[in-house]
Formats: sequence, structure tokens, C-alpha cells
Amino acid sequence: MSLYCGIAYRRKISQGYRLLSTYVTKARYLFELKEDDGACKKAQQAGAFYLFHSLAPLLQTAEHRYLVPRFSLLASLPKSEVETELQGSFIELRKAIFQLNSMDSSLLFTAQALLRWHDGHQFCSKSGQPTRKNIAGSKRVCPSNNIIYYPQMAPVVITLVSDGTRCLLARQSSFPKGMYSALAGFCDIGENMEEAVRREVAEEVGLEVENMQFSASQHWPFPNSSLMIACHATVKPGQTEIQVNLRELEAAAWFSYDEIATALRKKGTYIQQQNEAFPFLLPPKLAIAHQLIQEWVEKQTCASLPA
Ligand SMILES: NC(=O)C1=CN([C@@H]2O[C@H](COP(=O)(O)OP(=O)(O)OC[C@H]3O[C@@H](n4cnc5c(N)ncnc54)[C@H](OP(=O)(O)O)[C@@H]3O)[C@@H](O)[C@H]2O)C=CC1
Ligand SMILES: [Mg+2]
Repeated sequence: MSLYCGIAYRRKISQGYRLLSTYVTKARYLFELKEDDGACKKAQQAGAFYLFHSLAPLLQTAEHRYLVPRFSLLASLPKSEVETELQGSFIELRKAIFQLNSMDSSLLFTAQALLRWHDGHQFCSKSGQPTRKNIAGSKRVCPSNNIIYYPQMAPVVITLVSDGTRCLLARQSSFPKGMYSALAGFCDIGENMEEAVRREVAEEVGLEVENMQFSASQHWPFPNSSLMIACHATVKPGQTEIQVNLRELEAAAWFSYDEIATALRKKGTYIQQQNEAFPFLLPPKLAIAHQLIQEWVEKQTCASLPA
């Protein structure tokens, strides 16, 4: 039984935080760790580790939340013994995101994405020879031709479309029961963000958008690493009739401010909410889709206030 360990890059320099006072110094230290195997080996001795098994992180349960323990020592033990010894379980990250906090999730997402990338890039695509990982895990090199492979993220646009008073959400059959989200899609090669937003909205719901506004971005590890680029957009006036592309989506609909605001206020665990008679759930707080929806509600609230 093999155990993977994901190195928490930002945490492992905990000693360094006190000595290095500025963001620039910290960024340069991390750069050095990626470039200098010796420096990285040294840092690992004082570092903290997350444990993964088959890409599932070891988590501890506390009430309705998951805690992410970090370890300084690693031993090779069977999975079940590790779980018993460390009072936790290896839990699929996709299932755990509903109960993780944002600090933990960001590091876990990075660690899992790196582990997955290394697992899938063991061989050079040109020579077919095994590639070698540097100590930091920031790249792999083919010893026969020196080609360097770096971990990659696929750009994905995610758009919250509004008609001024309602917003458009959709669901795929793979989503958890009752969950609706903003429209997302991978950028095609050669496309810029604006073109990808227009195309994805047209492809998925048959609408044309205008007035795009960038909101924020996020690294998302599922199913492979994506860079989520989140935007707001509006449909052309009077063009609100949805034509769902059933190859991509199970359903799509316009939702009113009240429906969305009520869903945002829902309490209880995700499972409890899913068991309601008519579950309508929004993406977890950690997902940038949630942030887009929250922003839209805030904008609507401001717009309805008297001047
Ligand atoms: N963080 C967040 O808030 C959210 C994140 N997402 C993420 O956005 C991503 C894209 O959303 P989704 O609607 O599925 O995308 P798309 O609408 O682009 O549809 C996905 C399909 O596109 C094809 N595809 C094209 N390029 C790629 C690529 N580089 N990698 C994988 N598949 C590709 C695949 O088809 P085929 O399998 O036939 O090859 C896949 O089934 C997903 O990974 C999802 O997890 C989505 C919503 C919210
Ligand atoms: Mg999509």
C-alpha cells in the first residue's frame, strides 16, 4: 500500500515567515526552493506534510467540519494503520469540499493537483523515456533529451449570466442532487476569455451575451487542474429564451433574486439540504461559482436601494 505525501509549499517555510518579512522575499524564497534541490531538501526537514492516499487527503472530522492535520514525520505504514494511528480517514477531496475552510482547501487543491500531474506525466511524450521529478515537484525533466515538463492548468471560463433582474443557473447530471451553478466551459485553443464566454453561453443555453465583466479567478483541481476565470455578463435585451444543449447540461433556468437570496441563506449541511422536499442548492462556498452568485445578489441589493 503506497502513501503519497503532498508538500504544503506555503506552510513548509513556517520558520522562514519570521525571518522574511516581505512578500517579495517570501516569493523569492519559494522560487529558490523550486530551482535549488539542495535548498528544497533542507526546507523539507523542517516542513509540514499533508498525507494523501490515491489522491484522497487524510482528514479528521470535527462536528460538521473537516480538519486537515499536518505532519512533520512520515513513515511507511498500511493505509488502515495510518488512519487509526492519526485518527482520520482518507476522504475524496471532491466530497470534502463542502466542509473544508478556504485556507486548507487552497493548499490541498494545490497538493492534489501536483500529485495528479506527476502521476500522469511519468514519461516523456517525445522519447517515451521515464521523466525525473525535481525535489520541489515543480517540474519533470527527460534525461535523454532534457525536455522540461511543467505542471499545467487548463483555462476555463465561468459566467453568471443575468437579464437584469434574474440570473441563469444550470446543472449537469453529474452535479450533486439539486445543485445549480453558473455556466462553465473549457477555453478552446486560440480563444481569448471574451470569446470563450460568448461561445460557451451560446453553446450551452443558446443565448448571446454582452457587457462582460471579469470578477475573479481560482485554481480548481477537478477533474484536472483548471484556472477558473469568473465573469458576469448580461444577455441582449429581450433575448432570454433558453435553449438547453442537452449534450452538455441536464437543465438550465432563470432564477429570481428572492430564490437566490433564500438559497444563499440556507443553513444545515449539504446532505440535510439535499434531503429537503424541493432541494435547490448553490455550489459550495469554496467554489468561485458561489462567489459570483453572492456578488450578483449584492449588486441587486445595492441597485434596489433608494438613491
Ligand atoms: N469552481 C467552480 O465554481 C466551478 C468549476 N467548474 C469546473 O469547470 C470545468 C469545466 O466545466 P464543464 O462545464 O464541465 O466544461 P465544458 O462545458 O467545456 O464541458 C466539458 C467537456 O468539454 C470537453 N473538454 C474540452 N477541453 C477539455 C479539457 N481541457 N479538459 C477536460 N475536458 C475538456 C470534455 O469532453 P469529453 O469528455 O467528451 O472529451 C468535457 O466533457 C470543470 O472541470 C468543472 O469542475 C464548473 C462549475 C463551477
Ligand atoms: Mg459546461
